[in-house]
Amino acid sequence: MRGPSEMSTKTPHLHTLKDLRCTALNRIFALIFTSAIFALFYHHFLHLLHSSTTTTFFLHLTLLFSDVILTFMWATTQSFRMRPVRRHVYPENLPQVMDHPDYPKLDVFICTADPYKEPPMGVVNTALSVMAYEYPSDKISVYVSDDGGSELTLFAFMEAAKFATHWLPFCKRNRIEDRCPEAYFSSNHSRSSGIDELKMIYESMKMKVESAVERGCIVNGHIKTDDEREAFKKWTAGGFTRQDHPTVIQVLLESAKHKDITGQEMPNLIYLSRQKSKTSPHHFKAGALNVLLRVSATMTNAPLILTLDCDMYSNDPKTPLDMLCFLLDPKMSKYAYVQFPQRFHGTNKNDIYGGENKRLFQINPIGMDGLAGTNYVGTGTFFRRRAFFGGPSSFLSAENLELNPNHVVDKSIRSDTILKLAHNVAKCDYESDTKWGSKMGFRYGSLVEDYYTGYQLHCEGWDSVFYHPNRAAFLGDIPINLNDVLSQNKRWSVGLLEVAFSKYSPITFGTKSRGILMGLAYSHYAFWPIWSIPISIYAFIPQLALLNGVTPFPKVSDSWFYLYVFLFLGSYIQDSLDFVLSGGTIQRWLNDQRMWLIRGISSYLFGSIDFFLKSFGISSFGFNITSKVVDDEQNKRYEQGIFEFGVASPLFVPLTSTAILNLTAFFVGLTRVILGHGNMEEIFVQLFICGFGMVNCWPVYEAIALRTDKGRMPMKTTMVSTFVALALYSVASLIFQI
Ligand SMILES: O=c1ccn([C@@H]2O[C@H](COP(=O)(O)OP(=O)(O)O[C@H]3O[C@H](CO)[C@@H](O)[C@H](O)[C@H]3O)[C@@H](O)[C@H]2O)c(=O)[nH]1
Ligand SMILES: [Mn+2]
Repeated sequence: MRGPSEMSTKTPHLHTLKDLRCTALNRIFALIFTSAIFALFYHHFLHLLHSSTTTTFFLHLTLLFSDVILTFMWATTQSFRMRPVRRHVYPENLPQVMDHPDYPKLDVFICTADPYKEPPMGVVNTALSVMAYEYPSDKISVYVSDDGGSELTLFAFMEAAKFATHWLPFCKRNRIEDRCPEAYFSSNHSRSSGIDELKMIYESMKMKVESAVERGCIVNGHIKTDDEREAFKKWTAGGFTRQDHPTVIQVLLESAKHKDITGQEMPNLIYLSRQKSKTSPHHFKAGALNVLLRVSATMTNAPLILTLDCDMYSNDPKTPLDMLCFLLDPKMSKYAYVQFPQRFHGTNKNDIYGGENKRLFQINPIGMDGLAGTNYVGTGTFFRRRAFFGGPSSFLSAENLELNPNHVVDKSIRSDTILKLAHNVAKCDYESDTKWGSKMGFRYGSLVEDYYTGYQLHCEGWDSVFYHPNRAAFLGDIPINLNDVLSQNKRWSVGLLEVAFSKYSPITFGTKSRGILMGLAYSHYAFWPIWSIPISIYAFIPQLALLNGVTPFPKVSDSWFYLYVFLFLGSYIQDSLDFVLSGGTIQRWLNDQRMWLIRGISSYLFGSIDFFLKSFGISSFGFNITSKVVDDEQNKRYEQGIFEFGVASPLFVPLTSTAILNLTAFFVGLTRVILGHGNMEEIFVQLFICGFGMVNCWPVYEAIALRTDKGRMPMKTTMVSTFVALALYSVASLIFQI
């Protein structure tokens, strides 16, 4: 490092921050929209005052309630629009600050939890892509946490360690950009020297690993060294199950000892499966990450940490340099992490399930970045280790001083002392009576441990950076069937409500700790699932009212009608503009808004119900891992943009019921107008809502009536949903007759 005086007199530009031009417009629009919302409430109150019957009174009260929630959610989104910013980095200036060999050490954490839902070859690819970073190899340590406790994953990594000695020098020599081998070999790579041979080594490793996974065990012939035999003994010794087993730590590569085929140093590579016992809570991924924090502290204790999910590989070998531009800047010492957006490969052309989650991963973060920083999204995040030990100016020491961020490790990572300590801190009861999970490390108590941890760090006074480079820094898998997408969102909903209704609720605690705008931004996510209330109300009530000849909305000739038009178009146009301006297409946006509605009456609704049942002690929930296995037939349909139902999931029931109800109400309403029993002017808004519902439900009609493939709507779901729709209709008819 250059001397401090030299740095302060001539600090080169490492990064800059620019306000987006839309800020002023956003603020003006927020004002106009706010007045419109006030007018809407005035209109609602007039109706309540003048309702002629109890039924219409309650009907208007229901609509008012749903508009209150929409307003609350709208208000929270304003936090993202008040100061969106864009950052730039200048890694070319890094050499003026620090020489390449002096870069700080980097510990990479990769989590996996199930060899059948998360195929080991995928995990291996993630690891290889970061091991090959354009960064001094001896500074990188990759720790793989296997919550599946699977010898198959360990076996895959033993093979990967050997393959890496070929892969790393190849990438560096040829300046390859795709350093995830699977992505590289399946792309139109150039014909560099030695590539055919390398591909053969890769394919043979892949075959060995995949056949082991298929067989479900490791054959003796594949175990070559005593070291390897010793490692697998833990499984063969008996009594080893996924939920109950001792810690396994296997150092697969040690930088100081292992060289690649050209004689260069390799990064460290460590396999870790923490101790599990049915009697101790393991806190899912957050628990795994805390064990990683401690085990890595005993071995390398790097000041910088990258957390990655096994389904997200590095797509740019220079990403660590971008990160250094922020974290090496002495003015950024209050910044806990640099978050890169989650971006995905393999989305179909129009992204039918909105898998890109553009708003969540790309649009909202630039808004929070202009405040105190974006939320942590679990993967693609570079942390300062120090951030896990108290606020920026209130250091919290670990119970064992050897785990503190300033502790220097000076022994080989394979030495007995280190390994003994590492095993000790990976024990399942290590955390009892410590601050891990509450004040230290990744935080427990929510299924969205990422969101909750980032939030707590912000509350402690840390800031964060969002950096979105043109070439995606990381690329991940997305679920490609509707049930998986909805289940994932249901898990998120439960996790978010756990935070929303805790004593750390962002609306109270967050607002107090980090100000109103950050509080609102975090509240926006915490209260995400309550979107299910207005979405469900608008999916059922206007339709049921229409069928019963009740018209709660203004006539087309009424001037209040224009208020509704303005509110609807205003929010939709603004949302689509945000989407398109951040590089999306209109087609994708249409699908994105459809998925928002679908999630509203499935994931958010069921997630909320689950959460409340659990709060009353009626049920419990766990971390349902998203499957990363691709079924060929499903994949084909996905590529063609066809929705995948196929399983009789309860998540599809409200969706199918509303599809049926919208269709019926639309045609009944229209027929009445044609036959002269109804007035178009009066029912226009309701007809429009039904038509809008139908357009969004189009894939449901196809799946019920027009398809014969395996992904169509199961008969059982259609029948249950028809029954639900009929039941709702009967109840509504009774009520409307009062
Ligand atoms: O007990 C567990 C459960 C999960 N995981 C790992 O957690 C990661 C995320 O799981 P996944 O099934 O892929 O969930 P997603 O919904 O795709 O993940 C999003 O949501 C999670 C919170 O619900 C965050 O942890 C993730 O970073 C974020 O990408 C994976 O690497 C898993 O291996 C564990 O290590 N232990
Ligand atoms: Mn995932």
